[in-house]
Amino acid sequence: MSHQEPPGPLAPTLEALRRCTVAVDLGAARTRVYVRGGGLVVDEPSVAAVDVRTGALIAVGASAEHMAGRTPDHIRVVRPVAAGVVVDVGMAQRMLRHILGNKLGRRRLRLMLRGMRTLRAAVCMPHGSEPTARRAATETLLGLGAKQVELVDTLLAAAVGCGLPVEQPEATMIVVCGAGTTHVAILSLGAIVAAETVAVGGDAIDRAVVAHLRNEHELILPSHGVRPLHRRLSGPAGAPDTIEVQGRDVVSGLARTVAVGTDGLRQAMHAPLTAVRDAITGVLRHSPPDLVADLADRGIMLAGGSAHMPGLDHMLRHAMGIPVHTAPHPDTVAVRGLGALIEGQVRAIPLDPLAEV
Ligand SMILES: Nc1ncnc2c1ncn2[C@@H]1O[C@H](COP(=O)(O)OP(=O)(O)OP(=O)(O)O)[C@@H](O)[C@H]1O
Repeated sequence: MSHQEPPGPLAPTLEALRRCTVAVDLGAARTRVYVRGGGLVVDEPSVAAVDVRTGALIAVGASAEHMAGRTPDHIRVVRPVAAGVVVDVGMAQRMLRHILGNKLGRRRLRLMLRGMRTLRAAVCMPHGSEPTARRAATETLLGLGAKQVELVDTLLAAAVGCGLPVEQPEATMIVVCGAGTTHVAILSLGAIVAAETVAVGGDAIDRAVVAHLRNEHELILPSHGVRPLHRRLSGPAGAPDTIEVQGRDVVSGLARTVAVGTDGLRQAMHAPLTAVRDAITGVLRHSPPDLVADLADRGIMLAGGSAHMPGLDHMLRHAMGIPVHTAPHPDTVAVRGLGALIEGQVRAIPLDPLAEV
């Protein structure tokens, strides 16, 4: 394996990023890979299915995710990334290698990995991540053959991916709501001025929905049953007051269909989000007044997969009293921002000292 100095702060130079060939976002829910000149080539669930008797990999990505909850005893479905941190380096490498192989074809993957020995990889890291987490991400890519790994703060990458003018001397605020965590930041002049992270994301919201159905309707929802509910709740205004939900009766275990109130469901989904609202308030409180004033007009940019959640933008707008915009394709902004950085599409931040006159 190649060696690299222990990871430093999450702020490599633009020059170092322009030397990277791939940009990787290893999320708890999904793995995304952008290849320079090739765009976003991978957007797959961060999931692997393993035969525990032999250790063999059975499936990765979407097909492994589809097996969750449906496997015999000897197949285990695992997630090597939790809250944006690689918790099983070996498994993350195997998963990534197979997902890339499936997408690019074995020959192109071999050529790319050979190229990586002389080139570099850029990887998103959650804001405030520990050195051990940075090391795990670095080792994952070094183990795949990269010569050098550049770590970039997810918040900065996501802000670039949203097209925010991060290099300007004015505030931009971004909320990245992922699967396990939500990161909130105010940026100005290419740097993070204030930021907070809360351990609440789409998974906590899904758990709140499952708990609501169990407690209020004695219904057990299968794991793949939450997403269709999100979709049905995101219908146009004037949607019905109740929706029919199919699940299993808590007592009898038999299939049952229940009419569930949409207001109750929305309330259950919003309860975990009070932590997100508090994090936004905290970041605003710790930022200079001039920057906070900039945000009154510009508002907040909402990104991350959970930005798709129906009503989230409305709830935040209502709670904060400032505009809230959802980024186009909010789930892929971080990797596309990292892609823009490795493609050299981001201008240098003009902070060089002025010549004396
Ligand atoms: N259409 C949708 N409606 C509601 N929630 C959604 C939708 N699409 C994705 N999500 C939620 O978004 C979350 C995944 O977001 P994202 O892809 O940003 O996560 P990640 O980057 O892998 O996670 P993390 O940042 O926590 O490591 C999941 O919890 C998922 O349920």
